[in-house]
Amino acid sequence: MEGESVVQIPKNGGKEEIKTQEVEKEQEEVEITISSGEKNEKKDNDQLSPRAVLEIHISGTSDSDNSSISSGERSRSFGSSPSPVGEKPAVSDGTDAAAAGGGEETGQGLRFKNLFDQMKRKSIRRLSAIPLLIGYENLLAKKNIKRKLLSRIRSAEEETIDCHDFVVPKPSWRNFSLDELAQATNNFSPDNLIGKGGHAEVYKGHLQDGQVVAVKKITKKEKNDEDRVGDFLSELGIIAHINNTNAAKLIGFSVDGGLHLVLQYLHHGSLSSVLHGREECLEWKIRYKVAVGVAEGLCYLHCDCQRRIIHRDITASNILLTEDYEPQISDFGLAKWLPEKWVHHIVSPIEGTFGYMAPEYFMHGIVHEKTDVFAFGVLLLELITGRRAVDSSRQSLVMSAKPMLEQNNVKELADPRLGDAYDVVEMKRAMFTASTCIHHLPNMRPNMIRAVQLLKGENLPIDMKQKSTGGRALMLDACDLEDYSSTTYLKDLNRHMQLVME
Ligand SMILES: Nc1ncnc2c1ncn2[C@@H]1O[C@H](COP(=O)(O)OP(=O)(O)OP(=O)(O)O)[C@@H](O)[C@H]1O
Repeated sequence: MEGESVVQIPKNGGKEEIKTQEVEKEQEEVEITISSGEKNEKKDNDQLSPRAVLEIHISGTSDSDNSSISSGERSRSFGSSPSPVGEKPAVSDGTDAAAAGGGEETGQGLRFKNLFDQMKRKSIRRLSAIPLLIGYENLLAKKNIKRKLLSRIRSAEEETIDCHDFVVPKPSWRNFSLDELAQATNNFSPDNLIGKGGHAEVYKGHLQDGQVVAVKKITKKEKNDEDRVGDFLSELGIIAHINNTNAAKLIGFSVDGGLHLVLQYLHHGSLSSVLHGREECLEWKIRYKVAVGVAEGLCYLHCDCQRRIIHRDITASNILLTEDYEPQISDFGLAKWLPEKWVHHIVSPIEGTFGYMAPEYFMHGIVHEKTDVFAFGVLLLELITGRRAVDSSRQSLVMSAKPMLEQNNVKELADPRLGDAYDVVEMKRAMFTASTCIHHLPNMRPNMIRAVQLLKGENLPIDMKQKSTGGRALMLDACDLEDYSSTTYLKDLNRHMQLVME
């Protein structure tokens, strides 16, 4: 992680209730996954682990599949105010639309459901051919699933899923041997090391077929084997599940002599290194493209993905850039499924990157899609100002940018290295979007669908239109009346900062 402090703040000295429940459910989830070839999978899949979803995703769909959130359903959600934390989300969060989509069983929906039902049997069998856990037999034995899993691995040999005249190709990702990865990375040579995070080393590699890849070798030492495998499977499950231009692309994995993810290599590396680590100034056109791409990627994760995902660690280091500066959201090590029926998780320990964490998260461990929205707001501020989320004097960008956002002071806020070389309208839109995303109250933040609109200047609210003609302050005044005032928030932020920096 470049220039950022990753914190892990244990709360109440250990794991909290929901986390504990998840751990207790693990055995049950694995059992459900393995046995689902014979019977329909668990009805309420809201609590499925990423491991289980990795499998079911490949099987096509599920009873409460929400992949049918269409743009039509989306448009219903615009403009309505999001619900407070802890309540069932309003339509604006896309959740109701998801539920509605999942419930429809007419016409084409029913045809696809039948088709997928047929596919499930074969694909789940095929899926269990993934020898993901072979290197971890002892661990599996503990869970009493080894025998079932291995027998499924042996019995599965189909290359494609044949559903009458409809053939689904096997997943594009594959299992690599350690030899293949060692060859590709010149024996994990330091010369091939392209990045190092808190949990992994990333090496550039060339596969035999000429493909250039990034091999992420999990190095996290502080956890026990079981936790490390669990975390690895979670990350693998999520990356295998996603499929979007603006999110990381999985090429394969390896559990041979360590845990490895093989990902598409991204030429420019992280946004952090491009924005903060280079002499030359990143031009505004690219910054704006990155902002829109990340917003669309998050929109996909929160709303359009078969199962909704919260990333939990959106930072400039975790946004990677392709050769033509198309951003990809990467590092799903902390990501969580956002179940349809839950609005938020309460997690412990609180993990994330300081400077990007929303107040309700660092104060109470509350995680929901608006925590990502907050982090996206901070990322926007980084693109606007060219400053880091936390500077060398430990000043948070949110705190330093707020007065300028409130005064709509474009000249003061914009990166001085840009000079006048930016589109004022785009800059103002980015400022407005950032100011709403970093609101201290989660229900005052837009969802990502709305954030994309704000950035692109679609369906702008009246106060934003006033802004672009030099009107009054950007920030929403409504919160002055709220119990949790802006001042309290800044105090909390300060307290949090002291805690972390001590
Ligand atoms: N696909 C890729 N292509 C090019 N560079 C990459 C790729 N994946 C990762 N990197 C580089 O490696 C760095 C670390 O990767 P990553 O963030 O996935 O590791 P991590 O240990 O999980 O990080 P964290 O400390 O956030 O948990 C990135 O910031 C980036 O510079």
